[in-house]
Amino acid sequence: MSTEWIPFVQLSGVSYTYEDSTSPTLEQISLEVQSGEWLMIIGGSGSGKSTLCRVMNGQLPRIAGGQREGNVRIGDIDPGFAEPGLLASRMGSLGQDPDAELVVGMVEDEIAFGPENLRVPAEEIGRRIDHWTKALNLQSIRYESVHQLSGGQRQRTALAAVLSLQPQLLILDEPAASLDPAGKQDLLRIIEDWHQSGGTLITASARWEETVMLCSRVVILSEGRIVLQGTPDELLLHHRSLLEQLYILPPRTGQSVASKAVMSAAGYSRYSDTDQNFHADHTMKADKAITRTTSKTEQHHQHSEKEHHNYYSETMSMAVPASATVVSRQPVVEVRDLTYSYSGSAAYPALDGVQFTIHVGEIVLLCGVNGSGKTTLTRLLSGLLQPPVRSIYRNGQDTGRQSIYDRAADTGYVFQHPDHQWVASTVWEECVYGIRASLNLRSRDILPESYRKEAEDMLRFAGLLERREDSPYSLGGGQKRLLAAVCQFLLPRPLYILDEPGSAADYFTIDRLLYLCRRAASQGAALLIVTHEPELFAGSGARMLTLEQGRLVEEKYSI
Ligand SMILES: Nc1ncnc2c1ncn2[C@@H]1O[C@H](COP(=O)(O)OP(=O)(O)OP(=O)(O)O)[C@@H](O)[C@H]1O
Ligand SMILES: Nc1ncnc2c1ncn2[C@@H]1O[C@H](COP(=O)(O)OP(=O)(O)OP(=O)(O)O)[C@@H](O)[C@H]1O
Repeated sequence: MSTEWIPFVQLSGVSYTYEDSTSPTLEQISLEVQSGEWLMIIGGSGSGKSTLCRVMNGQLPRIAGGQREGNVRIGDIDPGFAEPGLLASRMGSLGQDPDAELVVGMVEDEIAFGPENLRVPAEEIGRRIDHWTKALNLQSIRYESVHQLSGGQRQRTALAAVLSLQPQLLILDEPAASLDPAGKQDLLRIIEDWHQSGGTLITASARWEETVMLCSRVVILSEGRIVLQGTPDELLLHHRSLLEQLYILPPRTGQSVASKAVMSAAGYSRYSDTDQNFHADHTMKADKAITRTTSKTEQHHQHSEKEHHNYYSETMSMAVPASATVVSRQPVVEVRDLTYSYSGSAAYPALDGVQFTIHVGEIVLLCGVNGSGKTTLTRLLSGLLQPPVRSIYRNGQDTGRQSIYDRAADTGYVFQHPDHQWVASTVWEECVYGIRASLNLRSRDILPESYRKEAEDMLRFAGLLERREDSPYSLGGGQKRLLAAVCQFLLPRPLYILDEPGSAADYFTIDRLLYLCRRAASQGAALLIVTHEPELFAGSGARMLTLEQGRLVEEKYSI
């Protein structure tokens, strides 16, 4: 007896082109997801994961316009054109930036918002609020305004709001991006339970993480096309090298891509030749094994590998010593008994008696669970928040007594969500904005040649030179993180602060971020990097500090 296989999600020959683009971001995507399946979409930064999620959840073309071709069905509807109420009863979807999902006041209002719009009875809404605040550890902040939450708290609230709709299908784009390790485990358990109870799940991720082994099937995306699909075991066993080549898995050599660049730039051509042979050899093998790919995609891979290789050989100026940084005992920033409370909120202060020093050439990783005070500390250090007097000293000056202009003047700050930091309309203008400001140039003044070349080198290094005329908002998440970092590192500063720079990024992005950080440290800068994944910075010689409920716990070892 044969059972007919009826997919719940069905895409056939789907291509999508953004309104301002000349070429498609997604090309000929054909995909089926059965009811109760868990499909994971994995692809490097900018490969099109978010775009695919947004085509499936109907935001594209409904909200952002653009041109979609091919057929998309979720059950019996086309999400791109269905009535919103009908869509909400079928699926819930969460993007990478929780701020874009949150609409109302308190946490519990946020959870009630969707069901209220679907006219769910009040008693049932109350039950769902109780259930999801408990499941997602939101009870203590249930009555707080969503605008006063930390990044991870906002992400959990956004997820609770989606789950309270009791959707049949859940589409989650990097759902754990801002969560601390315990929060990640909790989230994993929740979505696994939800899936086990019959829900259809689609998740997207830039890296091959532990969650992958839990899903039923994986689709690998590269340059807007599906290049591989299979079970997690099959892909790991037969296609490991391709996954490395696409920056989804870390390179097995133990040597970072950027340090290969350094060796290549320093004349160790054998290294990059080996690397190229490896890729060429690999591409040949992968060609035979790939279940679905196209010659066009293959050419893209070979082409971009070659571009990277050429860049390494050309840009000597990017070279830094391959070994760690030289740390001096000269302090760049001193924090003395810093206590800080947001006005009118919280039972305990966001920061409580924090004390530490960062020295010249030092990289410090700042870790801690969601809501422990990391972002608050970075805002105070960067001058965005007014520090209390006698708590933060730069060059012996009490920054609590300085104007915002003076205290923020010589810090490079990379925001947790780069979209909050853009000031220009193109990638190029964003990149040179700080240089122009430091030279007192207006936007129509010509940039001196040396500065122009350095900015171009940096954009090329980040793989963004071809995007110079595009809006920063139109970049993929990892590309945005790199641009935000590049903009800051172009200006020599004594102190750089990066808030979760590697979250939801592929190994290409992480590698370049790491390289830029180490280069800055080797030139004498001090760096503070907020992260939930200190392991990504292994080998950087960084010191680790951990915050617990606003109190600092110093780890004595370096990684
Ligand atoms: N609004 C837009 N207009 C034009 N191009 C866009 C827009 N949004 C995204 N793109 C481009 O589409 C490509 C795919 O982006 P997308 O955000 O889907 O990638 P991604 O795989 O989710 O990346 P990441 O994991 O880094 O977020 C990128 O090159 C990006 O620059
Ligand atoms: N604007 C604000 N107004 C009031 N309280 C705030 C505000 N921003 C943050 N808080 C509170 O301060 C505490 C520390 O938040 P912070 O954002 O510094 O944490 P975090 O360690 O960066 O968290 P995450 O890892 O989730 O980003 C949290 O309890 C949070 O609710």
